[in-house]
Amino acid sequence: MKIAIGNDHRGYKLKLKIADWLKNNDHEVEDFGAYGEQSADYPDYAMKVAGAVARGDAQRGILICGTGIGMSMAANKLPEIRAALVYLPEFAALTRKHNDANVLCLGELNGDDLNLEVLEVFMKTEFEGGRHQRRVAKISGCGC
Ligand SMILES: O=C(CO)[C@H](O)[C@H](O)[C@H](O)COP(=O)(O)O
Repeated sequence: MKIAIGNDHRGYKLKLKIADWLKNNDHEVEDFGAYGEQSADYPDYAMKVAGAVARGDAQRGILICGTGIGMSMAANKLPEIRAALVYLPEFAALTRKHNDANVLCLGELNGDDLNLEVLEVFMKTEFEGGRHQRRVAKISGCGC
């Protein structure tokens, strides 16, 4: 799968570990930055990654900032994006099975080990479809 990844200054070190995990698990990675720990604005990177997923240039996106909260707020501005902020592996499974989340937002404050567990579950869990398909369709078609 092709995966777009992005981060701000707080997420840079974890992004490197995430990119390694993805490559070691046969995924193609496109890194949209930031490329260091100098102060960076998370919405800039959220939009680059969300845009790549929305256009179909990448199948999924991963965004990392201090909390993951700002990244998820920004990425979800695009109607094609279902970005999920996830701190626990159990919720990574549920947001794939039920929401067909196409962007995973992580907070580096959650710790590397837990974030890598979340990543693995997110990447390995399929959407269940069925009743969830109807609900997911209503997210982007709500007309509000
Ligand atoms: O978590 C974040 C946004 O939701 C960011 O990564 C930052 O941690 C947060 O905005 C704090 O910014 P700072 O410039 O690192 O103090």
